[in-house]
Amino acid sequence: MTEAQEGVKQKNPWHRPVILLIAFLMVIGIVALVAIAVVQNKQLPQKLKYGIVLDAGSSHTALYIYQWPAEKQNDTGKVQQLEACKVEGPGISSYSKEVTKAGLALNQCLDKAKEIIPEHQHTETPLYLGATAGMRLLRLQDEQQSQRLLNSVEKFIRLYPFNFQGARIIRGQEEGGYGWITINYLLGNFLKDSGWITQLSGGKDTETFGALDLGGASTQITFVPEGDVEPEESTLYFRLYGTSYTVYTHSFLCYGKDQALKLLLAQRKESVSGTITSPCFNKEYTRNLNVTAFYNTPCILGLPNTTQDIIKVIGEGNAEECRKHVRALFSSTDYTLTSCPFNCVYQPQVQGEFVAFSAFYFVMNFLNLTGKEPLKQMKDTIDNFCARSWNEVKDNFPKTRVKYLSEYCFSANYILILLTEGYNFTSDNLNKIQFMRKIKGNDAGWTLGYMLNLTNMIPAELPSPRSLTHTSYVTLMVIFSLFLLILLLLTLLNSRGLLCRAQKGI
Ligand SMILES: Nc1nc2c(ncn2[C@@H]2O[C@H](COP(=O)(O)OP(=O)(O)OP(=O)(O)O)[C@@H](O)[C@H]2O)c(=O)[nH]1
Ligand SMILES: [Ca+2]
Repeated sequence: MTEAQEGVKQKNPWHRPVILLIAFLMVIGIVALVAIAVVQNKQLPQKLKYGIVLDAGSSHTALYIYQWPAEKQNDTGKVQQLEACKVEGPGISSYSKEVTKAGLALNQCLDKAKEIIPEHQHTETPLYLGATAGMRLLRLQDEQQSQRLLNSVEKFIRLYPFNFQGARIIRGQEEGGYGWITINYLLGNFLKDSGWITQLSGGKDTETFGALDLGGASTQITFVPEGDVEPEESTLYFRLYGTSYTVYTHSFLCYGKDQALKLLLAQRKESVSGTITSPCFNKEYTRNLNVTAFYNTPCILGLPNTTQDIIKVIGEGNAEECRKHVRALFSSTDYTLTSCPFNCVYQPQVQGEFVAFSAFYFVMNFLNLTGKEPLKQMKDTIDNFCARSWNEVKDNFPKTRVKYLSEYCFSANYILILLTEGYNFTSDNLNKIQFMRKIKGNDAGWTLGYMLNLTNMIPAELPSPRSLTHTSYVTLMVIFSLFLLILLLLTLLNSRGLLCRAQKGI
């Protein structure tokens, strides 16, 4: 040791504790960095869970398989659709005269579920069946028969190893509510930013999107209105992830697009020869309707006044006229189940963004009208489509199912009037509607929300975060790195100071 160094040591008795303190803090800093990295990147054991929902709609049944990591079931957006299987044939309500066939039809999709879900998890996988408007209508017509049908379907599903939770007809309000939950869950609208920094500062609420569902036999509108929601039967209260929501919902039975078409055609008085003309089909289009089968719905009171078994519908292809016929369905009608569907039902002013799915999407997508086109452009496109002759349309879209293709003119006009005169969207806020079939790979519909609710997968309160969000992780890393850098600089400055002093021989 030189004399100078010896002198420094004697003249700066504090230098050792300072260096020790700096070294100690550096060790803490490094331990903290390593600990954060380990916590953040630790591999959780990835056990996957499964759930199955059967959507027994009026026009068809679909089976959905959902999957989620077992440890993260309360986080939002963790449940994902793994598979969608369309059941062959019509909806279960069409089997009212041959109830055993309704269950049998499900076997292909249930077999598929058995293949996809690991065998050792079959018995713990919950399976739900929810039936919607088709079964609501059958129950109105014949309650016992609808129960027999459900029992028969249940009996068939019990042959499978899944944890079957029963088949039931869900209420229109549930259908609307669960659809609203599905889309907002998938869009990530429920969870405030769960980063701990944001949470400490109160978190930020995200607005929810309204949900518009157009099925074959009913249509639902569900959204959070600006003011109060009035009638109790149209109000849903949810507490999800620490936020309370008061939601307006209404389901219009008989105003799904298939039943609405029946109402529309029932307005027309057939000629003696048993033909009716309709501006809602393309010119040259003809369809023979079996009177008993077509009008066998409680939505229409009484059969048309005809002696014919078959009524021939002839298309006229006139969108403007078609909208007049559709409008008539929305005002008071004396031959339908609901005498005053839209004008007498309370609905707060639509508010915020909406997602429109099912037939809203199928129809608007076919007409390339899913890009928030202005009302005028929507009308023009629909007018042009309806004005085309059926033969031309058929030639242009040889791959499209004739049933769908022939009804696009009616369906598009129906959607336009339903949105603007039923739900009261205006040319100013029609562009708030996004027509979507899927959100992040998941079908938009009520089934996901139904399963999330029944499996208690959406907590009322915000779960405490187990690991850091990416933002928090990066923030912590930056803070600790700066901390270490400062310590390093201090050490450098300190040792330079010592050196200077040593050189000066202080
Ligand atoms: N264009 C087109 N129409 C479809 C398609 N799939 C279903 N539809 C029709 O769209 C309408 C609504 O279908 P869904 O949403 O499945 O109706 P649903 O669930 O059976 O009926 P609800 O019980 O009233 O909900 C029905 O008239 C169907 O026939 C499709 O892929 N393309
Ligand atoms: Ca449906």
